[in-house]
Amino acid sequence: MSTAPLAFLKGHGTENDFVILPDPGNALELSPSAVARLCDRRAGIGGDGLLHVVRSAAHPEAAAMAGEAEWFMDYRNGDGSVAEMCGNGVRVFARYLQRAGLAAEGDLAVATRAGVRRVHIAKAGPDGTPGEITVGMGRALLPGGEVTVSVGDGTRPARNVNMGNPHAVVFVSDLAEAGDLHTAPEVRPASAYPDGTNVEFVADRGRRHVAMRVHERGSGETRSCGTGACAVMVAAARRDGADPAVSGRPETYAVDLPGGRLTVTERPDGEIEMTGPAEIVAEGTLDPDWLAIAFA
Ligand SMILES: N[C@@H](CCC[C@H](N)C(=O)O)C(=O)O
Repeated sequence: MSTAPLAFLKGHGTENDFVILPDPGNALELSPSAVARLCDRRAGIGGDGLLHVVRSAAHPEAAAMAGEAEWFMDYRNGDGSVAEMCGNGVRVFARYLQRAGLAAEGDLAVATRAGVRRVHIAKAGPDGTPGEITVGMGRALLPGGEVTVSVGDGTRPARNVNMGNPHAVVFVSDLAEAGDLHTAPEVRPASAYPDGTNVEFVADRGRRHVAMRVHERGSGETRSCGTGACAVMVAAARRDGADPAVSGRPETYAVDLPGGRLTVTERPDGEIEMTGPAEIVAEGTLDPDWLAIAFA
């Protein structure tokens, strides 16, 4: 492992924050412990997760998508585990590519472990405010079967929704019912989620308008989760009797999270689009001595 200075950036989407490591040729050996150290908020840079920016052609998990998407988002959770997809992460990833001159406003494709995602970077405002970013998140899978989530002394029914990654969506009358979320809620049966799950708590705010909190697999409670917002939108729509595949009309929900608002639309063909902000806040280099220990 080289100990030459390594460039990093820091970014966030609705306060779901990420360490960004540009590594076009996939030269870094990113062990789970190295990722966890980088994401550590006291001893590292700090982030809910890490976006490893690699050319698809250079990564064995993405080479087959290289013809469609030049760049692969190799996403890792803050504890170093690998996840299939990160909705806020894709927007921040696209913003990084734009800032680095590797993508322009308009359309681009990003390879992820859940497949290729189509991204649209809207034009900046007249004052230079960066345009919001829309991601085609694919279709939700609703595996069915009874699932429950327990927090504190309460157990509630949940909806199993898969957005490329797993989610358990629980409707509550008050988001405080989720408790402190310092530990992962207990989800049953465990067999419904062989690789663990993200858990969302949802409360109504108005017509086609909900608010949520999330406990993310591999990161703990975060201030936003893009795939979670999409899972929540679909669960809320079905609960509300709204199914674009039946009505032939798209449905749009505003989803408020502690870190901001995401807008989620489901189309009659089942495709889901999520729109929100994405910002790069810092860039720098990692200290070579620290790096030698972190990557040892
Ligand atoms: N914050 C992300 C989701 C990141 C992955 C998740 N923790 C998992 O393990 O599935 C998002 O914005 O979607």
